[in-house]
Amino acid sequence: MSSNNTRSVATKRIIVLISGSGSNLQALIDAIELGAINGDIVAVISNKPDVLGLERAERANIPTIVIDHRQFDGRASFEAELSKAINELKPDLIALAGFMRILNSEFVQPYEGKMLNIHPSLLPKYKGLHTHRRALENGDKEHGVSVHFVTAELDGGPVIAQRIVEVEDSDTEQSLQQKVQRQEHQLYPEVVARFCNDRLDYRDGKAFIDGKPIQ
Ligand SMILES: Nc1nc2c(c(=O)[nH]1)N[C@@H](CN(C=O)c1ccc(C(=O)N[C@@H](CCC(=O)O)C(=O)O)cc1)CN2
Ligand SMILES: NCC(=O)N[C@@H]1O[C@H](COP(=O)([O-])[O-])[C@@H](O)[C@H]1O
Repeated sequence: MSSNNTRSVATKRIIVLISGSGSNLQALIDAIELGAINGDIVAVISNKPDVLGLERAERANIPTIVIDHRQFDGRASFEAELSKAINELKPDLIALAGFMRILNSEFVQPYEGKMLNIHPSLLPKYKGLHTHRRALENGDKEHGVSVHFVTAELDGGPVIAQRIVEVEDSDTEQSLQQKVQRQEHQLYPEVVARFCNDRLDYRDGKAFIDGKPIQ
């Protein structure tokens, strides 16, 4: 215990999984650079080659790994390779950031409580894909983003935090995505920072902040 009784928390090892642009990865890189997250991104893993997210990682001198799901004869063999790469790196946290593959329960189970996802909707609304289009088609006046623990149920894990954006009549899928992503780039670093300071817990399928259940 240090002299002033403040508990020092070891720097967390973070792996970020991506599939594309990596703007949420960039937000995490920037937050770490600013000292806002007690963590190091030890690797970025992409299931697609030649995506901008890999360039972002290389620019930040973060090791990159491509495990192309199209090179495997099924989800299970892809995930076996993915878990081998993850386990060799011994992460404290696995952050899905625009990672676009549905993961089997056998893959997810060992990582429950240390795997987060950012999803572009106000869960439990609009699990899955094309969330902005669905919100517009339904005439929603509010939309937003959720960060949740990952479980076997697609986008069904306990929600940790959300941000709301107002939907305007003039909004298109693109303008709505831009509004939501502006919130994503603030919210994900905030949640990852809480995880890395041991403020976030996951017990019996529920999420806790500072020991209190997140409703
Ligand atoms: N078991 C879980 N796997 C994943 C979760 C989760 O919560 N539990 N979150 C998703 C992320 N996600 C939305 O936030 C998401 C990603 C991908 C898909 C999807 O339908 N993927 C298709 C392929 C789509 C494509 O390649 O463009 C598929 O895997 O067949 C839905 C939701 C990550 N995984
Ligand atoms: N269902 C998963 C999903 O749709 N995730 C969304 O993909 C985008 C990835 O952007 P990025 O690669 O620039 O971070 C983000 O908006 C994220 O919420």
